[in-house]
Amino acid sequence: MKTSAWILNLIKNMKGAFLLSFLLLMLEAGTNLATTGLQKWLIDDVLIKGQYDQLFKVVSLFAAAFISYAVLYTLSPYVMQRNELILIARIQEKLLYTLQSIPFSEYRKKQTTKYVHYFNNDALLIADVLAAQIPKAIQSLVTAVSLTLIIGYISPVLLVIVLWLSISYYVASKKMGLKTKVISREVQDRKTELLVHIEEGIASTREVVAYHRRSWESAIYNGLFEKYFKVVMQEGKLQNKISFISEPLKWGTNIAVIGYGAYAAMHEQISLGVFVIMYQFSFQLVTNYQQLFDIVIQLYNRKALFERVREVLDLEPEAEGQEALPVPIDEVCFEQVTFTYEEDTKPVLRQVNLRIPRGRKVALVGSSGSGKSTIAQLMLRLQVPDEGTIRVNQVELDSIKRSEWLNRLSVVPQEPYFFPETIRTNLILGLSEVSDHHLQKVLEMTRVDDLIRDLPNGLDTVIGERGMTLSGGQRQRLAIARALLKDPEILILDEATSALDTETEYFIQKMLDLHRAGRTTIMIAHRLSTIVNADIIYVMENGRVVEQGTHDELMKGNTVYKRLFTAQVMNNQNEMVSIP
Ligand SMILES: Nc1ncnc2c1ncn2[C@@H]1O[C@H](COP(=O)(O)OP(=O)(O)OP(=O)(O)O)[C@@H](O)[C@H]1O
Repeated sequence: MKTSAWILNLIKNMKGAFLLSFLLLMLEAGTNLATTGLQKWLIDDVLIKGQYDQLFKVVSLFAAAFISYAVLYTLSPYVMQRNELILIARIQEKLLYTLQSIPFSEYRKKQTTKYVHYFNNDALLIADVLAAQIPKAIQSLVTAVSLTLIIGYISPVLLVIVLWLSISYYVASKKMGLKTKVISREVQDRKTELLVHIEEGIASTREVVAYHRRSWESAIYNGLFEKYFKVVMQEGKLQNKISFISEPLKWGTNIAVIGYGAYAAMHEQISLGVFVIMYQFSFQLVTNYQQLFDIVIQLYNRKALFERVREVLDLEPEAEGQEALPVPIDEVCFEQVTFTYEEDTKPVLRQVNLRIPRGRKVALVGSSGSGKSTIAQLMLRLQVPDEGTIRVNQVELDSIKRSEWLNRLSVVPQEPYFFPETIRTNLILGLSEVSDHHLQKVLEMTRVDDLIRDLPNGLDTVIGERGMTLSGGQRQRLAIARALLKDPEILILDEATSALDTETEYFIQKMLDLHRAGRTTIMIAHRLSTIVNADIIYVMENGRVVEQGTHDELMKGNTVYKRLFTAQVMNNQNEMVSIP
């Protein structure tokens, strides 16, 4: 989509509000010109020709023009600001929507802070261009054209001076604008880089202090600041150059107008009143050109921001799928699924076949990095297979309506995210209907009831950013409770109980087993004691499923599973022995 079409789409339903702001600006400019024009009448007719009876009329018109100007001068910024705020909301909403619908792999290409900067910097500046700068540029342009015509009517010589000025400004703004655009993008990119580093520096404070890496961190910061400093200074130099061109143009024109006007007045070619308004009109014209020039340079500057934001907004959203999800989900199958995170790297999953029947407990086990969590990501549709298919009741997962699928699935990830809100908000997470009975049952199953009993405000206790005021085990209990509240048909637990003490883990596992009738449970686990009762255990190595079966079946013969299980049992026994 072209930028102009994109802008028109953005200001959809706002054309009336935009027209109103243009109209107010035009009227504002008109009343301003009128206050100058009236001076000729006052000087030539009332003062010089002595038509004193007209004084009251002139003064009344002056008053009307000044009052109108004052009203319009306060009204137009109000309308423009309103438009600007609506546009900010629209751009930010579009950004948020796009970021939440593009493939996860795209999202991961940039750090989160970069996107945050697009929200609180770029969106604001783009809205300012559209709602304020462009209307003001049009106001300046229309005023400049009107003044050129008035001045041309007063004196052809002045018209030549004025045209010379317009052409010079046009050439200068085009030449300088292109240079500004390049350097401005560089400044914005370096600024974002610096902000990203600052945010990450703050987030990593614990590691930086613990590993005594403050000077290392400072060196990186200084390096980035130096780069930013250099481009800002280059931008400053360019701005000086621009002023070096535009200022002499402005004052040169003023001097030419005064010189010529005074000469013409002295030789009675023009009246005193005409000389006074001619000088003021010329001054206003130069000021308007200057404003227009500044805005054009500014627009070139901000063009870089449009490009940056549109690079995100133009990203292809992930296919949503249209097919309704059958009830109930009888089976999920992975058929020859191969998946690679990044191009030109080796596959993380290779020709994986899985069968996950309804109501069964299915376990994925294997060494670290063998691809277990990636399977959860594919189930969540955060990633799509490069080859092979995932089918739900024989229907391709991709063609199923995403919202329907995600409503029937819950995942407890290894590192669950918590909002800095109350425990209740974090548990319910926007679910529309959660009965007190269901909530209470889930709290008991996950032992969150024990946790909130000790908190001063119970469920309404606010937890810190990312749940930092809770222990790892407490966070895991909350995450399991959150997943169960949705009452999903498929529950995926990715190392979801790894931080719990043995007794709590045993209790929660027992509860999950007791209440899993009709629910498919997929468990990714290192602690094999938690999955011995699984209906199917898939053993993974290097992205492949190398074994499958029940615990008893897999314990027969020389299997990878048996090796893993025996090693864990031995390890546990050694630990028990070494405890005095
Ligand atoms: N976002 C990502 N981008 C690139 N590579 C990734 C990404 N996430 C995981 N990987 C790689 O994919 C491989 C499989 O990772 P995955 O998290 O699926 O393993 P896992 O079996 O769940 O490991 P663990 O038991 O340690 O959690 C690893 O080699 C990992 O480095």
